Amino acid sequence: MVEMLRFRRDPLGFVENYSHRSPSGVFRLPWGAWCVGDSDLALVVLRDPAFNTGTAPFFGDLLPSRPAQNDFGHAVRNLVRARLPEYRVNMAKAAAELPEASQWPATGAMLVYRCTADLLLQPDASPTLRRSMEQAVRVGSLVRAPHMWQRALVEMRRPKLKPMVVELVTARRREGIPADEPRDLLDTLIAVCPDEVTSRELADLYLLMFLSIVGTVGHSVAWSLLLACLHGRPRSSWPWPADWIAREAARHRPVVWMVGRSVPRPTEFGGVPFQPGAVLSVSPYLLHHDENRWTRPGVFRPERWAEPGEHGPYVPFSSGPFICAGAAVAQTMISDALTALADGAHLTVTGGDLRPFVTNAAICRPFVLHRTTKPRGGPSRREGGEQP
Ligand code: HEM
Repeated sequence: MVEMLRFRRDPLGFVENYSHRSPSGVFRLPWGAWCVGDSDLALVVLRDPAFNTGTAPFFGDLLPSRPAQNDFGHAVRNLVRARLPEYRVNMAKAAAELPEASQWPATGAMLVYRCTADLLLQPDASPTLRRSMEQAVRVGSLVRAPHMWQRALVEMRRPKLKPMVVELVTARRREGIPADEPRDLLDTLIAVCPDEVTSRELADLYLLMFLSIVGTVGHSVAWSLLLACLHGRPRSSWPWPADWIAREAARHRPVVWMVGRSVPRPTEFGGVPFQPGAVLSVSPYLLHHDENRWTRPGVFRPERWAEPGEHGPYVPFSSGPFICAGAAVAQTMISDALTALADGAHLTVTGGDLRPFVTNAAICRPFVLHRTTKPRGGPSRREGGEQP
């Protein structure tokens, strides 16, 4: 109980502290799960076939086989990649329309949603479902809220998306989908999922992707923005390319903070005996802050991405056979959002705090982004001009 309270107060400091105190590199978390703190052992868990046979835990039992999971991942990745130019145009417009002060991280998910809404569901497919998806983003239902009262509030206001998606899947499966080009993510999933996947399972898969594309990318944009604004030179443009900022933010504050693998057979790992079914968790945060593998890992330093030999274990998208299928497109989406937000504008934040809220994801605490547009070639509206 006391340990849980300590964990809640400072989750990342807590696991770091436990990891430092554990001589074997494997330690127990307050809720009973095991965490692999040692970087080499953690990479074995993610990459070794012994822990990565069968199907990927990401999908639960929604898809029947590993080949079906692979096909699914590639199809979603290809669709999102093909529509990146449209995302980029939408993002430039959405960033330009932001009010001078916007609330984050909520705005991050909403921006990404607005820029991918047509990709997720073509405009005239189901206005009700589209409105409900937007509402789901607005009430913050894509990531579990940190406090019980917030979760209760979200639960009350959250639209029930699944029955609407099931209905649409059933209708599209009955009517057939265009053979040549998918209209949206739903067509892509219907085309790639084997017939044995039920409409309810397909709806769950669709919502899983909705969460990855909008929630995880949106919260990663929020961290990148906060970190860059807090560490950039005051009253000046960011001194780093957007791509370095996105990479360094995902290192410093990875949104997916734990990834788990089941132990397949009785085994000893890091000197600790495990029974089949026990879960070994790997924390990208711990690997990204390993002082033996990174120079000053506690410092947000985007320039490290241009320095040779400055790359320790980097796993914001996991690693090994079950690595995120959308890693490269997600990285591009985050960088593009940062580029659009910084274009022709002066950005500052107030209320920023680097301690995350940790639930099923590690998200940043609320902050306000002040975005002041700079007249091209002239001083900014609010600050009287950018400093070199
Ligand atoms: C910043 C955004 C994202 C992060 C941090 C992220 C992270 C992850 C992680 C950590 C896993 C693997 C979990 C494991 O090893 O068990 C995963 C799996 C996956 N992600 Fe992402 N993801 C992101 C965005 C996306 C996007 C945009 C897509 C789709 C275009 C996507 C598609 C997938 C798929 C299909 C898998 C399952 C891979 C497989 O097992 O075959 N993700 N993601």
